[in-house]
Amino acid sequence: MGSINGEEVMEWDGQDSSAQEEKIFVAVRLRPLNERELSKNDVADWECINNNTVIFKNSLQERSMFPTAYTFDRVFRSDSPTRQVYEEAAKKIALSVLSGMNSTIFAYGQTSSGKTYTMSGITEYAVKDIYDYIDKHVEREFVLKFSAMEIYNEAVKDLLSTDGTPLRLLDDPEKGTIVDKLTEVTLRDSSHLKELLSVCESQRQTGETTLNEMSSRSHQILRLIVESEAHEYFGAENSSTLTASVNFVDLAGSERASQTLSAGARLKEGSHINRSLLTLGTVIRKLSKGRNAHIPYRDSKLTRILQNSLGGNAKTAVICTMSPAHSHLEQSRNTLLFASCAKQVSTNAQVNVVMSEKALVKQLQRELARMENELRNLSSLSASSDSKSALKEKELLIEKMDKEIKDLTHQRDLAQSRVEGMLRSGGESKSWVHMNNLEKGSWTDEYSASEASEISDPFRSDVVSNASRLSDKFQGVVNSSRIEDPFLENKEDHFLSDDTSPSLYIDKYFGPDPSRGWEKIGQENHKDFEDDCKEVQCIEIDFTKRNTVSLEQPPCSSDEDGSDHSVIVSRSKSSAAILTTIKKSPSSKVAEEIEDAPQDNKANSKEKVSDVEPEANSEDLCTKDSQSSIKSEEVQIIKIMNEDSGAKQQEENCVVELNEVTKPKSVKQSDDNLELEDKKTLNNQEKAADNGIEKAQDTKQSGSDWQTEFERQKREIIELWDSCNIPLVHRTYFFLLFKGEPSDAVYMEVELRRLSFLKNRLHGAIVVKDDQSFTHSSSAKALNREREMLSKRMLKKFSGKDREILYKKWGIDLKSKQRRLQLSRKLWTDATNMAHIKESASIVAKLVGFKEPGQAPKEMFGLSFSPKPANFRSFSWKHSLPSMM
Ligand SMILES: Nc1ncnc2c1ncn2[C@@H]1O[C@H](COP(=O)(O)OP(=O)(O)OP(=O)(O)O)[C@@H](O)[C@H]1O
Repeated sequence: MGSINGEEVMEWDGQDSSAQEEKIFVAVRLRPLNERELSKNDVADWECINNNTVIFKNSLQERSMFPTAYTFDRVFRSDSPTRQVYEEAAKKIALSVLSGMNSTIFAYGQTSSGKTYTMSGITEYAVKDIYDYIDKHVEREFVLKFSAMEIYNEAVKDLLSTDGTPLRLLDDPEKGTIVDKLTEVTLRDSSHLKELLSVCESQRQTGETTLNEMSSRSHQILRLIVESEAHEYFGAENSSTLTASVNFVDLAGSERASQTLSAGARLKEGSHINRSLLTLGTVIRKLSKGRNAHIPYRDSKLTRILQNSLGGNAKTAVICTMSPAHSHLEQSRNTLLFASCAKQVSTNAQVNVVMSEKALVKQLQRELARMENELRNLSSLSASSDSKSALKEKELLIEKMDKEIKDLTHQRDLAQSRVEGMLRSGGESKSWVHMNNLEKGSWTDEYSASEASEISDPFRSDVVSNASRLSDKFQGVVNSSRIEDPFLENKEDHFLSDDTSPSLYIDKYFGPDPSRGWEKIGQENHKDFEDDCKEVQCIEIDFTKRNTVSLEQPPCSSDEDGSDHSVIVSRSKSSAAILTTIKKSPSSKVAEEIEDAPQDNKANSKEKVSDVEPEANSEDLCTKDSQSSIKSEEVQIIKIMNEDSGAKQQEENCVVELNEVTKPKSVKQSDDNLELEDKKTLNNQEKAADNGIEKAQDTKQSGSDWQTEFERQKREIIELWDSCNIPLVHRTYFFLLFKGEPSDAVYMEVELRRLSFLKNRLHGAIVVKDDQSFTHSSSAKALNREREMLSKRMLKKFSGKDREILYKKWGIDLKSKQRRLQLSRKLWTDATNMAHIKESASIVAKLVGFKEPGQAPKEMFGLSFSPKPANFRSFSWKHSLPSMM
């Protein structure tokens, strides 16, 4: 640091605190021969031949083994002023204190060589420069402190204190050796320091010797401590507080007692001086040899105090003063030897960043802020990492869900393909038969028997076939309900709970919507469709051509109207297939009555059928009601169930079945076989036969009669629904189908028979074991749950205003609680009130997403019997309505 300027200081403030190893700066200063030496004609043996080399001039005369030339960092001739010595040998080292580095300036030399003379000047110049620097650098705040001590006779004395008590030396782990209780004065200014320097000068032990009138008898250490800190208002908030000290060490001069002629106190002083200087020399010599161990710092208080400046962390300059006089040749050589050793010693000065309490607080605050900021950044990064992790997790979940959706879609397609394959195979009826636990096998057997015994002509075989297929479909209804019935088991709690669209609802519980892609399905199943059309056409032909088509004489008919009769018989046989699927119930009283009936009546049933008078049948028709029809149904069922394998019994059944089947299919009949099956009339074969004739005659009745019959059956079905606790959705479906068309008779027949059978079972007339579906589907509890579920959908399906209208219409207090449930519990409760039924069906249809009443396509239920190319679909009972059986 040749010059002290702000820039350099700021560079140091940049915390370049790394140790800077450098050699002790060694300079030699020669003083002029003093008067005493001149008076004795002493000559100067030493001469500075340049700024770095001093030579012994009289080497030829001495023939000494000592070197004659010595090179140092700087050598000063005797005429060199102290200012120059300071500037060129001490200033840089001394002013290092301003940059936070410790420094020490030694003045080493024999007594009277000019040490005090030189060091006094250097201290003065340094102090001046330091203050000049402080004055020029207002951006930093400087604090200067001053202390002074002397080591006299190995005693440390405080030069700023009048108390002559020697001070103790203490070992500090960080600071090294410190002088206990040494006065440290904070300087006000340079003048203050000068005053203190004057005090020190006056306090220092001096004595007159033969060589020096004012010989210093002690080692003096003046210590100037410089602390500096940048002012905050200069924006240098990050600059550190620096503290360092510069030592101005004026050693006592080595001396020879013989030369100094000392004695007494002076001799003692000289002894201590020489001893301490010897230790100093030993330390320097060892340090010069690179030895870092066993350095005798502690052998003297001087070396102990200045340990950090001797090969330590302070910049050090040694200015060796020497008299060039020949009379001091030995001392001069010793000085040059010491200097030579000193210049080999390295130091490791570094910037001392010492924190004051205030600076420490600020530094800690800054550090805390920095750490908090890092913590926030880490938290932010962590949060970001969490978000990424969560995002990745969700992406994986989405991928998983996509895969599941694809799998489910694939499974659905496979299932649909299988269904369609089954449909294309045309064997749906057989499939359903196989799956039917109730009638499985019995139908096949009975059908085979019927087929084998009854098919005798093409038309009849067609009719039987059609009827058997119809029965198959009836079986399909049964099986469909068992597989897909949403009212079974747990499904009933879900089927209306979700907000499924009508199409999805149908898909879910009744199979794929037939309206979707039905053209393709129709093409694929054209053959099946044709079969279905044939089937329907056959039935319709029966209805429409009974007066015109002449068929073969039926084996059991003697009626004039053979064509009609034959048709009826044929149908009876087909329906027998239906009825024979039902097992007999030995417990039935009616069955017992039938069994007890005269055999001749049974045997003559066919004849009696032909002999029945229309009037008698008309009377019966006038008296029958729905109850009687149900009873007649029971009779027929029980008859069939109790049929023996004999041909006569089979014929009897044939007659009964004839009457039964002609009821729904012969929609032109005004009095159907339900009436014929009235308990009274069915107790004998004649009345049954009469009814058969009656039906044949009824087929000639007008369309209004059909409408009347249609309405009657519909009401009967509705009442049966109610009495059998049939689900409201099921009722609604069928109700919407009943349009009063002839084709309606087919499924009305099926439904009516099913309900009749169901009611019988409910009343215990028929007992079928292990029929779980029966129990589930016809329980009042299940119906109540359905009403509850329907009530829940009212919020979605009806606006608040519409609900209010409904409540008023249905007599529900608007202030009452559970109004929706109240309404749902009123639906389908008055089987005799058609307006009520229509309104109930309308509400349920809307709740479950069916089409408006009267618009529900039959195709929806796979019940299209009309060959409508635009709408047709192969008949699929599997996807038909949920049934109760
Ligand atoms: N370079 C110099 N030029 C002129 N005079 C000098 C020079 N050096 C020293 N002197 C004079 O020499 C005398 C002795 O000097 P000084 O007291 O400084 O010696 P010292 O080495 O300190 O002696 P001591 O060890 O006994 O204290 C003083 O009178 C001083 O003025």
